Amino acid sequence: MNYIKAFAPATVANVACGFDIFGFAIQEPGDTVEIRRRDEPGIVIADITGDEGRLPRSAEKNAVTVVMLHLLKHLGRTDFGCEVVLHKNMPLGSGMGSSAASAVAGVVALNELLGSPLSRKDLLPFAMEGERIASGSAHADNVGPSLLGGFVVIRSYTPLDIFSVPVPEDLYCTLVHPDIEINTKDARYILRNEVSLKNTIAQMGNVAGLVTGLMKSDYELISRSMVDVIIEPVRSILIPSFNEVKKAAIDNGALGCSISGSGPSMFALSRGIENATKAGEAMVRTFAEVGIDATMHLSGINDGGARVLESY
Ligand SMILES: Nc1ncnc2c1ncn2[C@@H]1O[C@H](COP(=O)(O)OP(=O)(O)O)[C@@H](O)[C@H]1O
Ligand SMILES: N[C@@H](CCOP(=O)(O)O)C(=O)O
Repeated sequence: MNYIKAFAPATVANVACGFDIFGFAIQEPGDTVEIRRRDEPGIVIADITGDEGRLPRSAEKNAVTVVMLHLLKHLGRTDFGCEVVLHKNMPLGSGMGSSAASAVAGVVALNELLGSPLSRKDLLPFAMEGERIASGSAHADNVGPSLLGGFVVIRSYTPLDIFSVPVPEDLYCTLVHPDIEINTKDARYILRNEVSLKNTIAQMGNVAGLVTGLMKSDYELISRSMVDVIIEPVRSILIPSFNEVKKAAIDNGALGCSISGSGPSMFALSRGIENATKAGEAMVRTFAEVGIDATMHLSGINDGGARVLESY
């Protein structure tokens, strides 16, 4: 094989109460990567589309290629060379797992080109290296679901222990991206390192409630559990009209609404596509009231994750 084209979806990380431990994949948008074998060793970025020239062109600095360099080193394939074209289909610093989608598409494409020496799950630590470059922290709650699909839990980082939780079929996500930018690195920097016992207890209850609600298709329990008493109160200050947008989603039928990843995108979960649409339209209208354009993405939970689109 000489050529692979792969797609990796956007993701919603944290899912209200699960900072760094919960994430799920949506259907669209996502990043697409094309890689082509070349005779000389080394990885070269030949082109990037959709980034308005903002992303690094150096292979050591871009999440899409950093993960490939780590994988090649692990496999001892310093002889290998390829050319990479990245198609960015989502904004940077969006809270939609933009850097993660590039990293996952990159590592999946390269693994395929090399004849699939590693399983999907074994690619995770390499994809996490893309997040280290992008945000200074190798968190797995975007790359995990983008790679594996579905709703993912990271039970532990050391050792890495990740698994999927089944979700109700009629669960829909509305992801609304206001036209502003927040860097994950900055949004992590403002968090406190200490959490009170009271908030820890409340958060643990909601984490257990959300997983149980998803597994039992108990929409009421999902709704009651979409509460974040630790991260959201700090980060929501960075999103104009956060409280109003959240209220608009819930008043219009959403089960719950919170920050997607580190923001500025906000997501809502709803039972059924009609509620999800109504909630999303209300969120977009509420951002518009303060002069902010917002884009809505409506999707079921993507249970397949990244996929190879073409190979020859
Ligand atoms: N392929 C890539 N796609 C997106 N961002 C990248 C990529 N490679 C490096 N970065 C860097 O990562 C940062 C954006 O990542 P992050 O803030 O986590 O955004 P998001 O929340 O959308 O994932 C930017 O500084 C950007 O330059
Ligand atoms: N758990 C991370 C998730 C960041 O997601 P992103 O989509 O904003 O990159 C965090 O909350 O910092």
